[in-house]
Amino acid sequence: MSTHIGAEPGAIAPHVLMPGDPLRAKWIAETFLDAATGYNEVRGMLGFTGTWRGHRISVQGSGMGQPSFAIYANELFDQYDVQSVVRVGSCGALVEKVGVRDVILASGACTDSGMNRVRFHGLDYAPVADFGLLRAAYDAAQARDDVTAWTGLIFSGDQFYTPRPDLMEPMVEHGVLGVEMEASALYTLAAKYGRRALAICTVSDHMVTGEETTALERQETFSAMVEIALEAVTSQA
Ligand SMILES: O=P(O)(O)O[C@H]1O[C@H](CO)[C@@H](O)[C@H]1O
Ligand SMILES: O=c1cc[nH]c(=O)[nH]1
Repeated sequence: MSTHIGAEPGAIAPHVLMPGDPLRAKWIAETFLDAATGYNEVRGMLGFTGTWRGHRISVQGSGMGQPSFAIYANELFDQYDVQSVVRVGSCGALVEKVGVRDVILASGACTDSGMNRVRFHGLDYAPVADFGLLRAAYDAAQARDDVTAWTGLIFSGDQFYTPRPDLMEPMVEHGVLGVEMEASALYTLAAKYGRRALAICTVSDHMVTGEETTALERQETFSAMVEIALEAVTSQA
């Protein structure tokens, strides 16, 4: 057991999908995994292990924001020897061409978080996805005709209710497609531990058009993203 995850050694698979929402973790386990069993209920941050097409896979909720995400990612990498993590999140679209329910494969993550400023003594580190996972996810997305997938930068913001939405303008001018709250920490920690990571996000809200999905949709209807994540993570096994 680690401080925040009540799993016995070996109970967590080498490949882990991480949604922010623990109820999305439960939905993924019940919908996609065979013989899924729960290994964590500490703080309600549910975690499950089962199999997908014969591969052992875990799903672990992360909570919202980089500080929460980093607690779980640190413990998964350091104490459960997890080899790859694919975040399966929701995000806001920052540009008109990206639509609600489209999927973004995050090649890299910009951030306003102070976490990496502390880690890198004020220098700017560039948190990027694992190329093998990104390529596998891209191939899996291209093979589908039920989802539009974009590959590019996202912004991991500390504040969902930011007082400075105008600060997204230069980000958009420099190619950022969407905003979420965790990928920068994921990519940084995976690099630190020498593991693989990718963030895939389904667009739940549109910053330009104002369109949005319901909480139930965010919890239960992002199947394409989950299947792309499962294909990507198992291709690296
Ligand atoms: O749907 P999840 O994975 O939680 O991701 C997004 O949704 C939350 C905000 O509503 C943040 O965690 C953000 O990154
Ligand atoms: O607008 C959004 C939607 C999901 N997640 C975010 O961080 N922002």
